[in-house]
Amino acid sequence: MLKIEKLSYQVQGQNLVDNVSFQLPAPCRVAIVGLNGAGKSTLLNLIAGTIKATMGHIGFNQFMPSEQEYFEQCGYQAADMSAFSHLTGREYLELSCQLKNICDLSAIDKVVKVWDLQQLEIPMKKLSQGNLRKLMIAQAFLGEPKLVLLDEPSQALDPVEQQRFIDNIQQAGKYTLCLFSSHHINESVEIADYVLMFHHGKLIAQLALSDKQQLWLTSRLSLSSMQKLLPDLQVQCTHTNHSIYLYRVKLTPNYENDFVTQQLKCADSQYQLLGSSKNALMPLFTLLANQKL
Ligand SMILES: Nc1ncnc2c1ncn2[C@@H]1O[C@H](COP(=O)(O)OP(=O)(O)OP(=O)(O)O)[C@@H](O)[C@H]1O
Repeated sequence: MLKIEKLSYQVQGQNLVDNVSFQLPAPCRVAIVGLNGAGKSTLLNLIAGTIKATMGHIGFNQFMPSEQEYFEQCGYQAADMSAFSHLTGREYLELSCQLKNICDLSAIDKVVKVWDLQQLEIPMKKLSQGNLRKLMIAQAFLGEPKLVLLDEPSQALDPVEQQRFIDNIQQAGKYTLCLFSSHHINESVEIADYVLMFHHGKLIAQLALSDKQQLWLTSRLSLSSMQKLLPDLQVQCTHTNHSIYLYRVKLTPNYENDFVTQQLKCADSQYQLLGSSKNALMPLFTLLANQKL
């Protein structure tokens, strides 16, 4: 399990990651979405241990990012691909194996095959952006780590490679916790079991995409009014800007969407149902982009 507790990262008094807490089971596939500058890369850097949190705690299977065991269980593809650019792809994969104490070099053959890596004998600086990205993603999977962090992995991949990425992550998600940032909502919906939505460094929604027994809505009703209106349901306010609230409502078999919408129609003419499960993602993201949250 990946457990993040009250995580913050400050630079010059500004919270780039702001009091973030969540837990994710392993294995599973998780997309991190949010507008440009929301803090997705910063969060991945913190989890990878390349930067140190100002406050809070990160734990994966009892290990922390500062420990060698954590490093060996964690594969990371950073957004910045300039490091080691003088090495050939093969030299880079061999070095990665050394750093992670992977003695069986057949691990390299495996990722070369799964990711269909080409041009392994030329310096990485001569690779196209897409082929370089593929190499960096592949190295994150060396030795089948239990936690894989990918920063905008599908950026620069052509359509064939994008599909390979989707197929491979779906497969890898059976044995590893894959956490990836993405600007592609369709891709996130297709691959992910969970979506973490970030806004101004804050985690504003954690969606379990396979869970159909919940729905997301915005309303002008306060949390206490909403709880009075839906007393038999678990109602959680995940975000507010003081005039509009974002709610997660956990349905029970006796109370379906229709019941909730009927109740809301009477009480709040301005509510907006964002949908449930996978349908929720695009409307939520549109709300974000329009800065209504
Ligand atoms: N070293 C730094 N010093 C100061 N500010 C920084 C630093 N690194 C990042 N930031 C700022 O932190 C915020 C979050 O950046 P981050 O790269 O994590 O966002 P992101 O969600 O990954 O964005 P994008 O989708 O554009 O890649 C941005 O406003 C960025 O300008």
